[in-house]
Amino acid sequence: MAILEVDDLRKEYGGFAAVEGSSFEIERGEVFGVVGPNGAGKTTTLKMLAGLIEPSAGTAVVAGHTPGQRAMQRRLGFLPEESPLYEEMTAVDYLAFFADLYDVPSDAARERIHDSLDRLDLEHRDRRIGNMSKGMQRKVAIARALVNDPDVLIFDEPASGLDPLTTNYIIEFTRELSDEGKTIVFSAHNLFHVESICDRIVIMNDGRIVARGTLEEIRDAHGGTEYHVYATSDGSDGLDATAGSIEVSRENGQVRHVVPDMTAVDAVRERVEADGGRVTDVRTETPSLEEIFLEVASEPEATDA
Ligand SMILES: Nc1ncnc2c1ncn2[C@@H]1O[C@H](COP(=O)(O)OP(=O)(O)OP(=O)(O)O)[C@@H](O)[C@H]1O
Repeated sequence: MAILEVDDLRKEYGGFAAVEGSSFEIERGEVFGVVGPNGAGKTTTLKMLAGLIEPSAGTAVVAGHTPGQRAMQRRLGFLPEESPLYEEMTAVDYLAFFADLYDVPSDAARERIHDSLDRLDLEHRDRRIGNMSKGMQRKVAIARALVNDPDVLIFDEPASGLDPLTTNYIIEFTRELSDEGKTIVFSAHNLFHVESICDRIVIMNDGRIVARGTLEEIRDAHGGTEYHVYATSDGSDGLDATAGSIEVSRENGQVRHVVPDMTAVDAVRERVEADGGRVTDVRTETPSLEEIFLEVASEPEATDA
């Protein structure tokens, strides 16, 4: 059953649609990625889900509640892209303060805070937040999103601008949270992270969803797997050698046929052999999310996959 339902969501700023016609559902326990170029509408979408800004039209239901309702806030943890922290406080005091706002009993809060900080490997947790590194501050912000032990986590760019080690910790931690059954909505520019942890994604461009699904579904909708058949000949001796081939080119003295499926691989083989040549290698090539992203995000009138 969907824990998060979004129907025809729209946000306008003075006649400009930052988000429009956005509809999707997220199942309990999923890691759901929202990706897109700068200004695509990711943060606006996430903020509407978190109840921080009101939609201009459409509806969102998170864990059975409308965003912004107190009952929903208890079940939601939001990590904003930029998280202002109280610089004079220590991490532990700061997190205890937020736990108190959520009416978490102090013993449970202490245990939860130390557990999160242990798992995030935060050292110097009694240091003033203002004296912490950027990576340490991001970990504190993540721990803040967890103080109320939420079912749904909305992470806006959780690891942006951090060093690879800290990034790795945060991505791994996000994966662990998902393994524990939490539902995670996640936006990121680093598509490798998206590929490595998201079950399903939407790609946004100019406020609209332009592709959606599992990575496999998105790949299939955008060319899918290609087969590269390397041969000693182009098989063109009296035959239509390129039938079924997406592309034929020469590479290091060989002919490379790019074809869409195994049937076409066999057809190329037959033609090459009929021509007195032979197939020397067949490789599969899968487009990366990055390649699909670049294709989808550069289409002026991109259509929903
Ligand atoms: N408060 C606002 N007032 C006016 N326009 C806004 C406001 N907030 C966002 N926008 C505009 O809405 C569009 C979507 O912004 P949003 O921050 O959601 O994009 P994003 O996909 O999160 O981008 P980024 O990857 O750069 O964070 C942008 O054109 C932005 O300038």
